[in-house]
Amino acid sequence: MSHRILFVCTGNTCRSPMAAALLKSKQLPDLEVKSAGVFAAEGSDASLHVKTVLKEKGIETKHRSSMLKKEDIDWATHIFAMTAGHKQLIIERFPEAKEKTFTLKEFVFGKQGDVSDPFGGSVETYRKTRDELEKLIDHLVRKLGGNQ
Ligand SMILES: N[C@@H](Cc1ccc(OP(=O)(O)O)cc1)C(=O)O
Repeated sequence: MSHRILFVCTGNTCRSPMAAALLKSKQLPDLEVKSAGVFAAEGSDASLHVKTVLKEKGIETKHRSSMLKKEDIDWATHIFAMTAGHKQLIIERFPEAKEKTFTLKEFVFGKQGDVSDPFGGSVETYRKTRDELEKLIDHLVRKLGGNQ
């Protein structure tokens, strides 16, 4: 079964692009990945520190931010929000997304928790977010694989 994964954060320049790049880098068959933000500008690049910490892992990022749209919701088989606040907003705006929207942590670990915002932090802050997301994505891949 193929999966279309949508990661959602606030500005779509830090957490969700990083999660999407980490998952894409696995180059899994039958898996498409996108990201969007609940309060995002259109067309911004990923933050400089995101590019730096992904490059440290050999991942080049080409990114243009975008606001979460109805077409993204319809496209996705799974929507992974970075925080419970994002999840709530998504479901408020798009009630039809309820059954397929989770926080990334609740889907992966079965318990609530947020991936906090590195926005404005040092490169070390971004590295911590990358490492946190990398673990989550590794578990996610295992979990989705089991569901295929
Ligand atoms: N969009 C907000 C800032 C913002 C940007 C990125 C951000 O991080 P993330 O992309 O991880 O949600 C959070 C907030 C602004 O223009 O000030």
